[in-house]
Amino acid sequence: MKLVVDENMPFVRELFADFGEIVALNGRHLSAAQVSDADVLLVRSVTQVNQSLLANNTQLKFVGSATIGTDHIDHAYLGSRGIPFASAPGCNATSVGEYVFNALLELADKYHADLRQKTVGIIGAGNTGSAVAKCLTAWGVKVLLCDPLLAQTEDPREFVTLEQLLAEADAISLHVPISHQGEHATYHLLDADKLALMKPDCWLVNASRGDVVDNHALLAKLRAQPFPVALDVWEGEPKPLAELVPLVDIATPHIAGYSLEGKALGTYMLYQTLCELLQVSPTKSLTELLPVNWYQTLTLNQTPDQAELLRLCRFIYDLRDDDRQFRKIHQIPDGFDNMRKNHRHRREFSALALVNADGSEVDCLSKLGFSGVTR
Ligand SMILES: NC(=O)C1=CN([C@@H]2O[C@H](COP(=O)(O)OP(=O)(O)OC[C@H]3O[C@@H](n4cnc5c(N)ncnc54)[C@H](O)[C@@H]3O)[C@@H](O)[C@H]2O)C=CC1
Ligand SMILES: O=C(O)C(=O)[C@H](O)COP(=O)(O)O
Repeated sequence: MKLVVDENMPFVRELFADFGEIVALNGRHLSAAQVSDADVLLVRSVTQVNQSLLANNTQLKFVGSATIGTDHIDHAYLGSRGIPFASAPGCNATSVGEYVFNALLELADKYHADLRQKTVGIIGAGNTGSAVAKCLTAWGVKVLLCDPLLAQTEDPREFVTLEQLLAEADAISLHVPISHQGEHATYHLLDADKLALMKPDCWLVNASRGDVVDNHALLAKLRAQPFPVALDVWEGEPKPLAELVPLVDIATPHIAGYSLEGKALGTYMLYQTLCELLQVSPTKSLTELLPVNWYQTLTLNQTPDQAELLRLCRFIYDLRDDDRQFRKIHQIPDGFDNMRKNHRHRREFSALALVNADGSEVDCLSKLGFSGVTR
């Protein structure tokens, strides 16, 4: 069997080598010729999987995307060809949740604000939105959720309308898939009119898809009156609107989901699906592949203050490093993709086992997901 895989997929050889020959290629530039004799195609979000990519292939048995979003997949085309498809729902949700929490802590630090005095509005309350809410709630921040689709279900959480969220939130984080049609389409969900409804100085974080926010409208608003913004995703990736970058406080190249755990789980979920499809029992485990946790002895107050929490978060992942690097490379040809490809995989909070020197457990840190170890 021949497996054509995105080269930016950790542990793919360890997990899939037993199935056959693995050919790892640049996913952004994958051509029809390169996949023409593939039996299995494993992609990430940068590969458009559609008729023009697959028309020459008559033997494809499975397409997998090691991502949460599937907007790069032509589902109707795969369906019409009867090619099984799987993605990896939720695989990097914790990573996105922790990225956004870190970003909000950085904004709070920069603007001398207390995050716990803010109301954070989360638009889209699925896996990634819930992961953000989990971190914020653990830290005692008030959260508003807007998700008109979940609001129509048995979901017991309380939901607000988009208009209410825009009117009340001091910070907004976006966690919707990109969609272009229907009552709840998210393309330019925040357009000039919606951006105008935000409270003055409301913070904005986007780690969903770039075109959920009209980037030209955002640029115009920032030029008229700067306000705190963190963007991980951009319209027109891999070429973000160059003028927008200097006006935002935190700028990164679509790496919110790039924890080692999140990326590895994406690959692993596809491994499980292929095993099921081929009716073989999985023989590999993810925990075997991941490196050991870090141990850190700390002396912490029972309730760390914001500065102490930020220090801890920066210890595991210092968002400012990615921000600094991004500003240097975003206008260089292939800079965006090369930074992603060479991204040093960060670990999630759970990889940091905290041994509190006074022997006590710090409740909010356990709730944030840090491994609490007491003596
Ligand atoms: N920056 C990054 O690295 C990453 C970005 N993403 C993006 O984040 C998106 C969301 O991921 P998940 O939370 O895991 O997906 P999910 O499917 O678990 O949740 C999305 C939620 O958005 C809601 N929604 C849809 N339209 C809406 C609207 N108009 N207003 C409010 N809510 C709406 C849905 O009802 C659903 O509950 C993905 O589709 C992907 O595009 C995901 C992972 C990493
Ligand atoms: O999972 C998703 O959805 C994402 O946005 C991915 O984390 C993005 O990473 P790549 O698939 O582009 O490597």
